[in-house]
Amino acid sequence: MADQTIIVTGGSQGLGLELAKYHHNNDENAVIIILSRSEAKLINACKKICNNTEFSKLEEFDTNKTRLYYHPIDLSNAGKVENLLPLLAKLPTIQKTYLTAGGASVKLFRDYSISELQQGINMNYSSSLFLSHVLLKNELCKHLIYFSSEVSFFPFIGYSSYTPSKTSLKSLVNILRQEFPDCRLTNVFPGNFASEGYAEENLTKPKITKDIEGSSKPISVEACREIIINDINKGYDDITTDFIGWVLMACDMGLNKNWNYSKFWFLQLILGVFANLIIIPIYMVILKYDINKYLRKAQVSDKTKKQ
Ligand SMILES: NC(=O)C1=CN([C@@H]2O[C@H](COP(=O)(O)OP(=O)(O)OC[C@H]3O[C@@H](n4cnc5c(N)ncnc54)[C@H](OP(=O)(O)O)[C@@H]3O)[C@@H](O)[C@H]2O)C=CC1
Ligand SMILES: CCCCCCCCCCCCCCCC(=O)[C@@H](N)CO
Repeated sequence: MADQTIIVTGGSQGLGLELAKYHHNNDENAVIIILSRSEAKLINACKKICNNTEFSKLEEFDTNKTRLYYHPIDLSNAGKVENLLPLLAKLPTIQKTYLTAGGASVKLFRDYSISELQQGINMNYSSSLFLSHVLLKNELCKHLIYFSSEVSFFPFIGYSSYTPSKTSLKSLVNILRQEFPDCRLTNVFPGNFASEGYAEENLTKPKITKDIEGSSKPISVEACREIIINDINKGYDDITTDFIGWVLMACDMGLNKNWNYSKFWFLQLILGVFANLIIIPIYMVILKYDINKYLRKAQVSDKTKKQ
C-alpha cells in the first residue's frame, strides 16, 4: 500500500504532467496528487497519467481505491491555499512537492494590460510562495522543488511580466535554505522546452526576444523531465537544463549563490570571473545596439500603422 505522497502543482499539462506521469509509473508506493486551476484539464491529465484507470478527487482520499488524485485550486489565492492544510495533513508522508505551476506571457511592457501583469505575479510567484509556507511551517514535506527559469540569471526585453517573479523565487529559495536547513530545497532553472505554455507564449513573443534567447533551443518535455530527475537523484539542487543555462548561472555571481549546489560548479566559478570581466561587458554593448535598432524599427511600423 502507498506510504508516501508526491505533489505536483501545475500537473495538468506540460512539465508538471510529465513529472506526475513519471512518478506514477515509477514509484509504486507513492500517492500522486496534481493541482491546478481547471478541473477539466486535471481530469484529462489524470486519464493520461493512469491510462484511463482509477483516479479520484482529493476530498475522496482512500489509498485502497487509487493512488492518483486531483484537486482544482488557484494556488495564488492565499486563503484557499491555507485551507488545504487539513487535506494535506492526513496524507502519507509528503516526500516531494514539485512547484511547477507557472507560465509566461511574452510581450513588450507597454503592450500588457494591468491584469496581465498581475497574472504574471500570481502564476509565477504567489502560486509557489503560499504553498511553500503551508508545507514548511507545518513540517509537512521533506523536499520542495521550485521552478524558476534561466531568465532569472539574465533579465531581458519581452519577459517583464515573468522574469521579476522568477528571480523572486530564486531569492526566496536562498532565504528558505538558511531558515530550513533540514528540508531539501531544489531550484530548477529550465531553458526553453516545448510545452503547451511554450507554444502559446511564442504567439506573442517579439522578434528581438526570439533572437536573444535563440541559443536556448526548445528541448522536449520528456528530455527536460529526464535531466531534472537525473540531476535531483545525483544530489544537485541548482539545476539548469541546457548549456546556455549553465553558462548564465556561472555569470550570476554574488552572495546568494550556493556554488557547490550545481553541476561542474568549479568550472562555473572560473568562467564566472572571466565572463564578468571580459565577455559580459562586450555582450551588453552589442545587445544594447540590437535592442535600440529593434525599437527604432518597431516605432517606425507603429507610426505607419497610425497614419
Ligand atoms: N516551457 C518553458 O520553456 C519554460 C518553463 N519554465 C517554467 O516551468 C514550469 C512549467 O512550465 P510549462 O510546462 O511550460 O507550463 P505550462 O504553461 O504548459 O503549464 C502551466 C501549468 O500551471 C498551472 N497553473 C498556472 N497558474 C496556476 C495557478 N495560479 N494555480 C494553479 N495552477 C496554475 C496550469 O494549469 P491551469 O491553467 O489549469 O491552472 C498548468 O497546469 C513553469 O513554472 C514555467 O514558468 C521555465 C523555463 C522555461
Ligand atoms: C556571456 C553572455 C551570453 C549571453 C547569452 C544570452 C542567451 C540568453 C538565453 C536565455 C534563454 C531563456 C530560456 C528560458 C525562457 C523561459 O523561461 C520561457 N520560455 C518560459 O516559458
